[in-house]
Amino acid sequence: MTKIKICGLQTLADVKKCNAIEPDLVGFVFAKSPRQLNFRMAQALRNQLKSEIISVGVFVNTPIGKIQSLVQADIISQVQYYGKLTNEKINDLHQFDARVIQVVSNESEIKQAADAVMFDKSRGRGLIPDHFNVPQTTKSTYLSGGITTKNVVKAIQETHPDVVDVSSGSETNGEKDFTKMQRLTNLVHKFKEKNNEY
Ligand SMILES: O=C(O)c1ccccc1NCC(=O)[C@H](O)[C@H](O)COP(=O)(O)O
Repeated sequence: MTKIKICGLQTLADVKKCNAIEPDLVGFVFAKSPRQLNFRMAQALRNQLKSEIISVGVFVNTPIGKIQSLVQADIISQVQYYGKLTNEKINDLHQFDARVIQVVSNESEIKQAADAVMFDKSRGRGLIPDHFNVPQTTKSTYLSGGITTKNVVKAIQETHPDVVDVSSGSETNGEKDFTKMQRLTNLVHKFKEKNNEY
């Protein structure tokens, strides 16, 4: 079954919405962004989030040591990393049981140690690509960039990702929108992979 990650949670109200809707994963942004969280804010959100929902930290060229403290405190268990990544850095994160999602521009950049891979030029800006695309790899794939309630089914049909990642498409006027989050989650969870149909 394709899973859904709702990215860019900022408030306890966002967490409450996710607890009710139950997306598979949520994203906490630690990169420079209007959605940026610090350690303390993210810890408060994680403490209120249902334990079965996986939390992913989003980073751009962040030193691994800074990420480790968030993993060790159980605030995040997956790391979505934009920027230069080496197998050594990934293995450092593996030592703390973190799963690493490498964001790449093309398949030649994929590191052998990465657990999952995604293309993402959007970085939370709702940018719809010319065509939906996931890296061609045997690793787990995340699809992201401009996904909305209107295009999510078509995007899954075209790319068969393991996870669909949505941020702007789950918001109205920059705030998480319960109805959009619920519709997106239902559309993803009800998609029938076997017959490629909804
Ligand atoms: O969300 C951000 O503000 C952000 C900032 C810097 C790097 C990445 C960021 N978000 C990453 C995500 O996982 C988003 O879900 C992904 O880019 C899709 O965004 P959208 O097109 O808005 O759905």
